[in-house]
Amino acid sequence: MTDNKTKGGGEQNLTVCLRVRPINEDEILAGATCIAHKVEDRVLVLMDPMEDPEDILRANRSREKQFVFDSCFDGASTQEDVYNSSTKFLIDNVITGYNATVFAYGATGAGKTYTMLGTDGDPGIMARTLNDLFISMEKTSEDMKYKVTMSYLEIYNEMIRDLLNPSSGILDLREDSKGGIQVAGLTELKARSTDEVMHLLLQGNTQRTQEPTAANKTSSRSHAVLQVIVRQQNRVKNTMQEIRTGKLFLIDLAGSERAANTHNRGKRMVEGAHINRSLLALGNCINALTDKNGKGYINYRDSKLTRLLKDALGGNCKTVMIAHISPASIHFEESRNTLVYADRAKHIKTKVRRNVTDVAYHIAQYTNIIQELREEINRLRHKLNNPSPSAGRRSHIADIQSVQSEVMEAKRNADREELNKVKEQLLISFKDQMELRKSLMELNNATMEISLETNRNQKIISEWELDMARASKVKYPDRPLAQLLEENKKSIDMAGSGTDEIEGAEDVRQAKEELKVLHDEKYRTEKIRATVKKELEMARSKTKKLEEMIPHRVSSEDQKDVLRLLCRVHELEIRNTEVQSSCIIRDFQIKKKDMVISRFRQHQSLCDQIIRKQKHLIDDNGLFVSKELEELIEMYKMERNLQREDSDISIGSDSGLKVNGLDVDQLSTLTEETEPLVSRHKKESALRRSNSDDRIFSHTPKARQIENANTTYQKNKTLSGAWRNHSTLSQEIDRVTPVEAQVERTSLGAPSRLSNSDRNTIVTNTRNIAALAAKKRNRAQTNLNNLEKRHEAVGDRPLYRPNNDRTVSLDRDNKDSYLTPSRLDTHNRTFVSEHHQFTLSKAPSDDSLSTVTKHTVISERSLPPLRRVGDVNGDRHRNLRQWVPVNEPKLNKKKKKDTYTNQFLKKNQGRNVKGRQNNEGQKHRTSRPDPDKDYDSLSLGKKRNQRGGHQSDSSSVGTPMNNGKKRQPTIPAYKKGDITITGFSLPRY
Ligand SMILES: Nc1ncnc2c1ncn2[C@@H]1O[C@H](COP(=O)(O)OP(=O)(O)OP(=O)(O)O)[C@@H](O)[C@H]1O
Repeated sequence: MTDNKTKGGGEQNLTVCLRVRPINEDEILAGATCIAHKVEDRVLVLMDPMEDPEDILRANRSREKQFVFDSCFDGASTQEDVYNSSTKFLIDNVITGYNATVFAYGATGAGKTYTMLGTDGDPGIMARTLNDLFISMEKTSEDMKYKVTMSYLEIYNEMIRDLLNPSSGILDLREDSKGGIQVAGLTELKARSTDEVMHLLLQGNTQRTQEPTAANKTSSRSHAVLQVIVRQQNRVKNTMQEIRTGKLFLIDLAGSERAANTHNRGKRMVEGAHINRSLLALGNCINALTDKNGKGYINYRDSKLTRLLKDALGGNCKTVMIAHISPASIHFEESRNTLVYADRAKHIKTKVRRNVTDVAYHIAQYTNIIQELREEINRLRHKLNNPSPSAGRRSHIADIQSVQSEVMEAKRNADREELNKVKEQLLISFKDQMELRKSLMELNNATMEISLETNRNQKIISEWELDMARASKVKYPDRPLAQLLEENKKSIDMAGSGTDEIEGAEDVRQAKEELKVLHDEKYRTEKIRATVKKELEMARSKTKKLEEMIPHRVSSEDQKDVLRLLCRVHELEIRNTEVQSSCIIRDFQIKKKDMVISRFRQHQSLCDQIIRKQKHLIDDNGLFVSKELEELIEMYKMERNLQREDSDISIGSDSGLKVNGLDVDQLSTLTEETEPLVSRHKKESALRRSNSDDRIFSHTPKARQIENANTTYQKNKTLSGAWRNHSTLSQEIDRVTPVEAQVERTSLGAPSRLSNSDRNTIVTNTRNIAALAAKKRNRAQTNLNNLEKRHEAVGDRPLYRPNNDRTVSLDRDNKDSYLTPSRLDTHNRTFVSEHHQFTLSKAPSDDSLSTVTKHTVISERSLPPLRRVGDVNGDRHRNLRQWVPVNEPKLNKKKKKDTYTNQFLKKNQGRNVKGRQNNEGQKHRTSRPDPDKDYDSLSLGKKRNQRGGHQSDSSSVGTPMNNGKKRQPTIPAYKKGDITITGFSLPRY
């Protein structure tokens, strides 16, 4: 090294210096650490940031390395330090006729330009060199005459531009007869002073292509070459006068760059490709020059940069390479590459000699030039006379192909980048949309739940009001029911909380409170829903825009296809979600219809009673009945029978939902109060009896006559409007079978929501429900017997009582023999074996709708949706589908009162569908009560927390009171972004 600096000519090694710039703020923010450490003046240690000192396995493969260079500068080194150690020594050499080159090498942002150009306050090598050059010339100006010219060019995208005269366009490189490289047409300006040179330098720099990139805000997009030619001549003239010509090249190379780091696109990316290509050529030259096997061929022609540097690398030139690296760990790979090349470059040898010309040389030069020109003329003449189009075309095509392949490569890279970006954006947008859709679905579901809950509460209120009005009717028989209803309402409103003593008023008050909360909740849900909808719209339009952008931003067809597929997948996902959503809506509609149907049944049961009572009046008093009315009554009876037959057929069909071998419909019948069971072989006779003995009305001779005439009466015979309508409705109801429901779901692509565990739960809960229902039957039976006895004692007419005789003997008359689980099992088994065997008891079947009801209400569709229930079997979040039969017999404590109203209500047990009727079912939703222990509270519906709900399962969580404590109805609770719904969960498809 020292040799290089002092030695004049001869074989010399490349002087290689290293500069490590200080770590910058951006790198620190990116979490980088300092991995390049200057150990001594000439030694640098580069540590591997990925290295784990504990990792023994990698110990031998450590990438930590020491590098030794001619000089090493770190962040603490000044511009002056660098200049003094790397370049200053060249000035005297240049003045005395040696060629010298200083070039800055390294990755983008490593500090090359800083070193070469510097800043206004802290100039770099170029300014300092020129300054010192003039100072040195000044010192010897008495003896020597100097002529300094300078040129400044840049190689941008493999094109040479004159920075001192940009209008000259793109310049060409030429090789002279001695192999020297010349830039044809390059402006060489004379400089007389440092100021003049500095002025020209600044002028040239303003023309240089410099653009910000992600890696460097002032990234040089070209290689800049400042050429200073110093001609020295003795002032003393003689015939063999020597002219020493020293050429100094100061080169600021563009930095190698990784597309991933610079995020370059389009033009910047093409620039980057050219830069990398020329640096690769430089690296290859360095490799070849240092190859110990020495094949001898150095390919400088690969790029303009290497052609320009030909002399500097392998010829007559004193060369200094200043390698630059960043100390940041995030640039480890780039720094390592730079150091490896710089390390190799140390071994490059140049043969340095002084450029001295004398007059004789000049004459010889002229002769050579003339000879060269002649040769050139001859060659051109030959070419003109023997044109070789194919050869020309070949080279042309080769050029085009190389350019095309280059462009294609750059395009491919750009395309890939674009594709990844668009893909990423699309995926984010899809994800957003899906999440919003899910939220919307959940909100829709919540709205439905609220709506059902509202309906349930309204029903509780209206039924209670009706009960009160009926009770008042006993007191004030003269007043119309509507008037009593109004009066009651007013008095209750006025009495306010004082009405709590009135039986059931507490329930109603709770229902009213729930209604208020539900109303607020509905409002809140609607508001959130609107916001989510808006956000979804925005996400949708964003995705659409992205999809529209694909053809503009991505050019390759294959890549477009990938994105199209991505969009398609997303579309399908959306469709899937929509199907799920429509399933939920359908469930909701079914539930709503169930409610309508239950109201209709209630209405019908009232009509049945009115008709029956009127008929009793007619029969008891021997009143005259018109023929027309007789016929109507007969038609009514037949219609009822037909309904019963229809129901029997439905029961016999194989369409029911099977749960552990049991039909859900069968199970539901266990909860029916008045439906008798008979053996199968007795079915027909039972039906026949139902037409004769177990009828609502006893037959008049006229009626019998009509009946006989109509023995072959067909089901589909046209009936009067009202009956027909009802019949149609019943058939409609019958049509809603679980299997159909399943099929419909499956056809929509959504599998059944009942898992095996859910089914098991249903069966278990059903048994419990059945047990309670059986107990209630016992209780009701006992109450009825007591009532009858009391009525008989006061001389009243015996109450109507359903005949509960069954062929399967259940000891229901014994008050204390409540159904135990083991008994229930027996009961169920018997029931299963004989579930088709119904008999219509002698007593009028006031439950005559039940056969229809059973099938519809306990159908799969009317099962409440899966919902999150409390800590069931220790699994808090297990979704259980639990259901409660709708037609649980109504057993209310208030009906124990021995009044006409109570009799009336008792007769209607099992017909009215009231929220309160499902106390037992509610209880069973969250726990399994001990039937014996909980009997009273359950059957009497006393406890508020047992206030049953409609088949809407929301009631299971909406119980407002618990153990006397007031509790808000549980309403789906959610928050934006992370919507969590309590009280229910979405079915999983
Ligand atoms: N030794 C140093 N001390 C202080 N700042 C430095 C030093 N070296 C470089 N910098 C700063 O680092 C940034 C990048 O430096 P510079 O532009 O010289 O890099 P470069 O390698 O020439 O990049 P490229 O040629 O790819 O554009 C600049 O803001 C510069 O001021």
